[in-house]
Amino acid sequence: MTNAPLPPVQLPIVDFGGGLSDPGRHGAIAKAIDDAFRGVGFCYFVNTGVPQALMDRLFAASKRFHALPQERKAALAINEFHRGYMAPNTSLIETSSVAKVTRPNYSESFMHMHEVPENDPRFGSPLNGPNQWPSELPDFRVDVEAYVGALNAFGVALLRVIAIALDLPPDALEPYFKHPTTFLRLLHYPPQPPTADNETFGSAPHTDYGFLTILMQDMSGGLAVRNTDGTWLQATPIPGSYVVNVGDMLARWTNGRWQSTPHLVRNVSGGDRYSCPFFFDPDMDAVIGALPSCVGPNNPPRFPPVRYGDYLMERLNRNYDYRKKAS
Ligand SMILES: O=C(O)CCC(=O)C(=O)O
Ligand SMILES: [Fe+2]
Repeated sequence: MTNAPLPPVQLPIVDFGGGLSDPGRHGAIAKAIDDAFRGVGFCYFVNTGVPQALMDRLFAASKRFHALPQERKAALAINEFHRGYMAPNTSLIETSSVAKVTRPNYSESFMHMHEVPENDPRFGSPLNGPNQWPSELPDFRVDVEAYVGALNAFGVALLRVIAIALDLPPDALEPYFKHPTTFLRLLHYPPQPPTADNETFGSAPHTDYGFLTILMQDMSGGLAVRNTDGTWLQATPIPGSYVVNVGDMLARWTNGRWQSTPHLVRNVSGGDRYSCPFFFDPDMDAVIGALPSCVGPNNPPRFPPVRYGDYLMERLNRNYDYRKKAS
């Protein structure tokens, strides 16, 4: 007989009670996060303090963007800096350790990354450049940048709680996030046609690359997460919430204490689905080796240290058509 905990019947909910301004509550939030990430690797964040108005404005901006004529979106085609528009049928997840993926994803998206202005010493190095903007939607940039500003601040504040959850000094992770690598992806999933083999996905089974994914989804449903017993658990939408998960880099950093869990999307709602994942990752130059609190005499480091930027480029070069042509 084993005493493995039963698989959860829904993703755990971590309640921030309005935000992270009171350090007296960080310990309890950290404990809830540690429990979730040791288990299924996913949870909801509720009452984060991120203003609902910014979340609503971002969804509206995404809908305005995706409603543009196809040629206007194509004019902003994703560039070498990984910023811009990705048309349907352009990302096949070849590095998926989860499934043999046979068809491109049934989705289109706009990618925003941390802005690197021309006078910044990082400008021009891999993934460090300007964003692309649709000139006919002036407020789009305003709404995206307001949202990214709020999520960056939330991500940085969260670092203290994540450090506490991992039994580290609260400021242990901040040095790795002096210039966080961030991706905001505005995804549109058209209603997908039924297929006989069930092998069409809005997003095929995969794990995320980085540190944390903080995802806002609409009410369509369709995101499913691999549960601890191997079945697929629906991440049923909760209004105003985030779905948050551990990426491969964080799983590796914790030496496997936390799980980078496979997940997928099938938009079978009959209508359009919109989601906005924000990927909050370390500096490109950060060297990620097993955290001291996650190794011990009976638990040696399982992975050699890696520079985050090198690791990321390898993943991107393999998974995106436009980079395969370039590289
Ligand atoms: O759209 C979603 O709900 C999930 C998207 C996702 O998993 C990703 O972009 O990595
Ligand atoms: Fe994902």
